[in-house]
Amino acid sequence: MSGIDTDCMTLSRFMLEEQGRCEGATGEMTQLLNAISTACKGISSAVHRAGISHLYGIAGSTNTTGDQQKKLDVLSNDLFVNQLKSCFATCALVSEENETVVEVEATKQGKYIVAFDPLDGSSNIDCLVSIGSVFGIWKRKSEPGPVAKEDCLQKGREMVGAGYCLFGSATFIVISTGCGVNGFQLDPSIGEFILTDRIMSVKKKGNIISCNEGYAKYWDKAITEYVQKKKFPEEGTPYSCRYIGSMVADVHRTIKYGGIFLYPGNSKSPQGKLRLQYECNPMAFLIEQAGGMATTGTQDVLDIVPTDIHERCPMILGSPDDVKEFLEIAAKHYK
Ligand SMILES: O=C(COP(=O)(O)O)[C@@H](O)[C@H](O)[C@H](O)COP(=O)(O)O
Ligand SMILES: [Mg+2]
Ligand SMILES: [Mg+2]
Ligand SMILES: [Mg+2]
Repeated sequence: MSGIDTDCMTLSRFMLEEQGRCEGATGEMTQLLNAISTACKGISSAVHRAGISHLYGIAGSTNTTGDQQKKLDVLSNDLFVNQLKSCFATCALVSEENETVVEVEATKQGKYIVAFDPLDGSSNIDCLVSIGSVFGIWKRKSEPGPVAKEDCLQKGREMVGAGYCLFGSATFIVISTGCGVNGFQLDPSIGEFILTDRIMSVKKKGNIISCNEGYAKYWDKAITEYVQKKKFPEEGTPYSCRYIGSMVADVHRTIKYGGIFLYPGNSKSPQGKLRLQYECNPMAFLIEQAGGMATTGTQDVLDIVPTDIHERCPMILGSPDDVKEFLEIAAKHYK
């Protein structure tokens, strides 16, 4: 009657229930996701009052992948790092905004490694278009003590969880710990993420293609042929084109509506632009959990063996039938 759900499934409650179902669970994953949820609430608040709080514009520094850092990139990174370092569940953090691995002090270490892009879609900040945060979670392989380089260079297949938070017309967090994908909308009136999308799944085939056609001049034959086929099909209706330019928002639309998102390599950037450990792997994990596929054109994104924490990789993901159709064309061109 009051419009208030007196028995709502918050993210914390959902995690505690999952923890209860999982034999041998220590609660560390719950602590970790609570820390991320707090960071995302802080970012959401900052994003929504950025103009008033003078948070638009550049911070005056450049990160290790060459991006000029915006004030919100720096603030979001501080929120992620500070929350995750103090949740007693992590031992090492990999961030787009930190050149080297951030090690957690010994007395506060837990077993997880988190790689994250604290703010994705930075170029869209100042014009109020949707942006996001994205993260992947691995378990350390080395014994307690200093974290080994290999701990932070595990394949996507070895992830134990991933998620993203979209700061769009509402704030929405999507999480998987390997048993499906669930979505939670932030209710600003109580400051809690509430389960709204239980077991999200991507359509078998969609009718939307999402890529930056401004790079068409530099595309290879496979991408050129595939995009042409979607725009000028021999039969049926052409696909709609949608490209926000914030990977988190483009992937979220792909999960919700189906279709295909492409950020391929091109002759100017052979590995594309997206970063493997904190952009591609988390999204590949989530899309597979939702019944979709994520490929570089020659292999599953999750099977890449990383050699550098900031390396880039081409990524084509989405509805399984759309990605398979792309792979048929790719097989003709990529030997
Ligand atoms: O890599 C991204 C940006 O990440 P960033 O803001 O640096 O975390 C993506 O969100 C891309 O910006 C986005 O896909 C658009 O890229 P372009 O089409 O402009 O190259
Ligand atoms: Mg950046
Ligand atoms: Mg990004
Ligand atoms: Mg970023």
